[in-house]
Amino acid sequence: MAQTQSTFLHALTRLYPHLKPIMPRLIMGFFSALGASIVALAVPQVLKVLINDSLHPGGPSSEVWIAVLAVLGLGILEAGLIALRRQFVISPATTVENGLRVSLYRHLQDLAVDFHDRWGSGQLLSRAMADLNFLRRWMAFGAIMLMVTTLTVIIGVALMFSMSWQLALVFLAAAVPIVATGTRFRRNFLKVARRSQDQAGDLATAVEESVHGIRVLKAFGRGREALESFNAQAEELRETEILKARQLAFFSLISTLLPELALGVGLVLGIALTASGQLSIGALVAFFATAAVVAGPVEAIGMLLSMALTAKSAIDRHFEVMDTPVTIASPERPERPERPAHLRGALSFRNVSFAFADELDKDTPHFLLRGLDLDLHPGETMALVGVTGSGKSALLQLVPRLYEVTEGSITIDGQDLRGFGLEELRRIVSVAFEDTTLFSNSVRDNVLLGAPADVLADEERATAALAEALDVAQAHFAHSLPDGLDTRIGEEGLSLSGGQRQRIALARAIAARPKVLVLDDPLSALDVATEELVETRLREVLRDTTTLIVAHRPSTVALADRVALLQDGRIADVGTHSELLARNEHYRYVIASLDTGPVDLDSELEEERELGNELEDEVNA
Ligand SMILES: Nc1ncnc2c1ncn2[C@@H]1O[C@H](COP(=O)(O)OP(=O)(O)OP(=O)(O)O)[C@@H](O)[C@H]1O
Repeated sequence: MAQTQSTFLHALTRLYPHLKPIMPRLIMGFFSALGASIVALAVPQVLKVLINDSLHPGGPSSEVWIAVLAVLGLGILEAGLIALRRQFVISPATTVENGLRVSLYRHLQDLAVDFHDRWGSGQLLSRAMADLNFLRRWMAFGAIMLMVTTLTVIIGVALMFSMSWQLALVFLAAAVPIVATGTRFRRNFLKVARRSQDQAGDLATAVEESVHGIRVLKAFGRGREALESFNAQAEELRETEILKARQLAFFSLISTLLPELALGVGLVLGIALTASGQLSIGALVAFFATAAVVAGPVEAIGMLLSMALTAKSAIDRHFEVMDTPVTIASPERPERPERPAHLRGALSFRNVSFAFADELDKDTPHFLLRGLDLDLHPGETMALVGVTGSGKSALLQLVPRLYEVTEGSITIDGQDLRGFGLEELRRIVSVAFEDTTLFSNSVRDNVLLGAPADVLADEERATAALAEALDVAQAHFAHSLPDGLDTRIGEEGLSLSGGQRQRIALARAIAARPKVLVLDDPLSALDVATEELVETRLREVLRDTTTLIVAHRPSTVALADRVALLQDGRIADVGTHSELLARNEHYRYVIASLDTGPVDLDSELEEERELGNELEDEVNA
């Protein structure tokens, strides 16, 4: 995961396009907050006039009442301005938060699968939720208050100088160590804030993984170990949070203590100045009342600075994802097939090589596929077999461009996949994986997820397509679910069995009415008889669909028109099941292994070869 280091200004510049539409309201919010602070600073000035001009024996009592009313009026005005600030900024801040969240989600959808292979889901979750939530609070409160606070301090200090430069110098002297500590605090806190956000992301990933894998953890009795590892991670985060709190506490101590000390020293000096007649009592009272108003913002500056630094780190984390380039995208001018409905579905792989992105970063990358050639005729069903880890799933995912070929090309009816618009391509090619993902939605919505827009627009056609897809996938059970096809399934819904989930996922692929169907062993949880039923119905309904299916069972292989054998990154042989059985030794071993479950094929192959040699020797002898 790349870490972005930027200056605060740079981070704000990145955020600016999102802030631009709400800038007028933010500015109004800023002026409301500034107005409230100025009003607070005006109260001591009223007190000064009151004490100097009216509060003496025989002084005019009417002026006292005017001053009291003025202080009351200023108090009400301050409260009103504070409420106005909230009114101005809360709604636009939530608009920005929402906009950032939606753009992040959109970008995550566009990013290639290899990005998601590398990033923990918790990291993305914490960026989308906690970071943006914090940013909203910072925009609505922290950012404005930091500016207002700074201005209040500047105006307050200027007023203090106008009243007594000697006393003001005492306060200015106290500011020097505050600024020095603040600079160090800024540097250190930024690092710890970033660490804490990253650790929170890792912790979210750990929660997500253990929730998903709860059955495995329970079944293997690894709950305690999982808890210990989680505890260690949580403890790390706790320690970082404590470090953050300590750094903030130290800076807050300095920024609270020094103004108080300055107040003490200033009081002694002020009394001396008043006694010597260099300062009026009214000015002395007004000076300290102003100092008290200024002390508030100075004390809050630690908290506001820590908010700003955390927000900067959140902006960096947001743009780390947003700056990740979309490597698999539609071409600028997609070559639309003249009549997409009339595509024949001839799928060809030409000299295809493929290595995963992390391999390509290495000096000597390992290529999973190396110069692979394969041709599927329109409407044909081809099974793909090969030993575990030979790259069958990777090969399949190249067809809808979930991964991109490193070299060579894949074509449909002679047209390179990269020439199609991505949406168009994924309408033409439909997929179903062994490891099914269902969304927290009704059966209907899950199945019709990829259905063509014209079908979805017509209620009757959509219902017919849904019924047909469920029928082909032998998913009739869906009709008897508690709410029929409206039953919510997926993570938050009704739990389905592995075979039921697979059939819904297969129905989803069928309802998309693809020209090319790639199936990564999606029938593995089905019994052989049901698998045969599905295959037969698939052939009837998707007569013109070219199907490439990864097979892990001899029964799946037997149902295909032809079989392709993947070996050492190439297609080593193509033919019917019986042809390959008859002529290809490696194929026989792969098929044997499919029957008996996972075995060490290489050593078996070697043993078989030795056995063959021995037999041959015996015959020759
Ligand atoms: N995202 C990834 N990054 C790097 N390597 C990967 C990634 N995904 C898979 N691999 C590796 O690529 C190899 C091929 O994986 P693939 O899933 O394509 O094999 P397969 O032939 O489908 O295996 P199986 O029959 O067990 O499903 C494996 O060694 C796997 O560890």
